[in-house]
Amino acid sequence: MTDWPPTRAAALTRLKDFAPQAAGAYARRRNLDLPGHPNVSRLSPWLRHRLITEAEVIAAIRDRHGPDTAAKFLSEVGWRLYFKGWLEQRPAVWTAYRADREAAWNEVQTQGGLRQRWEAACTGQTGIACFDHWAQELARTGYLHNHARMSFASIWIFTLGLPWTLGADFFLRHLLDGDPASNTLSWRWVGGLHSRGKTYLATPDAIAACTEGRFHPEGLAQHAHSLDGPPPPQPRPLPVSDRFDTQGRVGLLLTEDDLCPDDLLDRGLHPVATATLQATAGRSHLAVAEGVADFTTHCTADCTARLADRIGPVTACPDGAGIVRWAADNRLDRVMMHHAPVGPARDALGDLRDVLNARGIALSVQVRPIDALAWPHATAGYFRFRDVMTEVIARA
Ligand SMILES: Cc1cc2nc3c(=O)[nH]c(=O)nc-3n(C[C@H](O)[C@H](O)[C@H](O)COP(=O)(O)OP(=O)(O)OC[C@H]3O[C@@H](n4cnc5c(N)ncnc54)[C@H](O)[C@@H]3O)c2cc1C
Repeated sequence: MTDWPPTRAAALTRLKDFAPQAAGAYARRRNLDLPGHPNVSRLSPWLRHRLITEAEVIAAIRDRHGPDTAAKFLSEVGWRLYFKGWLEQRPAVWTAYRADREAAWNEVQTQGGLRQRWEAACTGQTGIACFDHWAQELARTGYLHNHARMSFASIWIFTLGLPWTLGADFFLRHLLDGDPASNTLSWRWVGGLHSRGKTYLATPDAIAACTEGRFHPEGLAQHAHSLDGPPPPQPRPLPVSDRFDTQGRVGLLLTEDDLCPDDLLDRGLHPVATATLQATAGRSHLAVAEGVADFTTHCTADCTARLADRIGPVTACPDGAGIVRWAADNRLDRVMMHHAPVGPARDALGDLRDVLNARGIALSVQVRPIDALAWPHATAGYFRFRDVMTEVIARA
């Protein structure tokens, strides 16, 4: 997985190298899924962990090309913010995904035929050449081009007739950028559960066009009937930042969702100690690919090494209970952290605020300005969200 060195320096270099093509070339060629993926940024593994932030990427591309010339690329980064904000307001969709995945997994274990089809899909032995290629590419590299992801999900659901939650799980276990929001909601989108009734049907011609003729599969489903599911729950209120208080003994908590605490340090946070929380194992009920877990571990280590002289001694904590022990051991008055969005890290934290408060320790959660601005607009489809992107781009 050498294409993604797990460092912020590597992410910044990729951004710099990609920047010249982020305007016209990206708009024209971004849908081409070619070996080495030269037409897209491949920034997502680092963005996933905020080793580099959306605001930094948006600002760099806006400043180089202007917001209109690079509109297509900037709107793709907007999709990430949109999905995050949408799920943040509907955590029940993540909870339901996990429950449905559990139920589907039970069926795989008890139905021999289903198990065989699931195994063939995960190992790339279905006989559908493009699909098998993508399954193997994903396992080998930890990355797939967006169009390959769309086609793969469509074939998984509509041609192979496999449960969508197990496909989403396969991605989450293998993608270096495996993200609870972008992944779950994209799979739901392909299956017709996100934009209700609108599915994505992968066609042989579209696959041939995007792979420049490398693949032209036969025998794909010709209809994509929307999957059944309850309507999404009503949005719930979004988190807001706690008071930024650096009085007393303050500890910094880093989760794998945000490994750029520089803004907190620059605002005057001088932590006496730092805790890290890696929740990769919580992405699935099955083992997450070694390369994925390693990538997250090394991204976290890169952050703490880079900021070693500013963040005090570092302790790796396995879960919320470990963080409470760490806070008590360090006699902290307060723990400060960036908001952990819906997903495994948040799941692992549990009711951290209440447990800390019961011990007289405050929790100060900071929501990034870009999230505070963008997320409230992720109420319906991306179409409505687009309006706020002008402001997001201007302010990044
Ligand atoms: C079924 C399916 C599952 C997906 N799972 C994930 C996932 O787990 N994690 C993830 O980050 N993305 C996911 N995506 C979205 C998208 O495929 C990837 O973000 C993109 O391919 C990453 O490659 P890149 O960095 O070269 O993208 P670029 O085209 O260079 O785009 C730049 C950045 O914009 C964001 N972005 C681009 N397209 C999308 C999109 N459609 N949705 C959300 N954000 C986008 C990403 O952060 C990306 O790094 C999924 C898409 C599908 C169809």
